[in-house]
Amino acid sequence: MAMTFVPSSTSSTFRPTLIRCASANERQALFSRIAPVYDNLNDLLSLGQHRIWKRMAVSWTGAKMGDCVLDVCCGSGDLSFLLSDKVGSHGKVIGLDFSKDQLSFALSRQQSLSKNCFMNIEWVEGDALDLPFSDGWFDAITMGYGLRNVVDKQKAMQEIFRVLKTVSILDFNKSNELLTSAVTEWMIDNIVVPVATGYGLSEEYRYLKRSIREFLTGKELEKLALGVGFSAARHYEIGGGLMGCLVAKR
Ligand SMILES: C/C(=C\Cc1cc(O)c2ccccc2c1O)CCC[C@H](C)CCC[C@H](C)CCCC(C)C
Ligand SMILES: C[S@@+](CC[C@H](N)C(=O)[O-])C[C@H]1O[C@@H](n2cnc3c(N)ncnc32)[C@H](O)[C@@H]1O
Repeated sequence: MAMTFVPSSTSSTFRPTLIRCASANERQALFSRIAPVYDNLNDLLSLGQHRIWKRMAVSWTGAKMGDCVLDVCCGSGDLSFLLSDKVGSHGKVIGLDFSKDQLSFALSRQQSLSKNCFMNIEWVEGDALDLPFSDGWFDAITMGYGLRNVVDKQKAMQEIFRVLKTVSILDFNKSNELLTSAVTEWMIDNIVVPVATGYGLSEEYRYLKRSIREFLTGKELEKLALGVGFSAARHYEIGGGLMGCLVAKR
């Protein structure tokens, strides 16, 4: 099994003016920089809606009491905590992320929330493109706002296929509808980036628009899942079409 996460006090202070985020290292540094404000900004920018989308993603996994589940790209752990409630104290949740800073927020939330079942969560520092688990280990997997941010989406999907039975992947929806994509981009330009600028994180949040443009549509995500071997894959549009959730079964 993988190494258990050990929190570190080191964090990057490197602040480039333009972040192209081509490499995994640059993305890792970006997510570490936004870690201190990530949860608050999600609540603020989505008016709390992201909590509903995350509950939907977790319920689509079909996770049940006693299951062993994985939250890939767990960040500060929202989906891991929801999964923990679903699988209960006899189940097991692994939250995996490559940002030490995100994981250290997840760990402190786990300690401060102090709900009994949350003791079933283990935080693992690792790479979504090289999951440190054996084949078929997990009953279900979630991935919230992670697939769009990995440098090799096909490899991430192959890794997920290798270790699990059902996956639920929540992310922004790259819509074919001109109006929906215009609304998303308008919100990022006129709400998300100006608010993030107030926290000194304008370039980090400008990256969102580019990453959605470079992402896959619902149909392309279904194709990606079927291509790595899943027997069924369905993409659901949620949040008025702004968000999407891909559910794939082995
Ligand atoms: C959940 C949100 C952001 C997650 C997020 C994902 C990323 O990949 C990032 C990458 C880099 C930096 C930050 C992030 C990041 O924060 C918040 C999303 C907010 C939406 C852009 C706006 C939603 C607006 C509405 C209030 C929703 C209304 C829905 C209604 C049902 C129509
Ligand atoms: C937008 S955050 C989402 C966090 C959380 N899942 C949520 O829904 O709030 C994306 C996360 O993916 C992680 N990430 C991106 N690429 C990764 C990779 N290759 N391996 C592990 N984690 C990765 C980042 O560190 C970050 O915490």
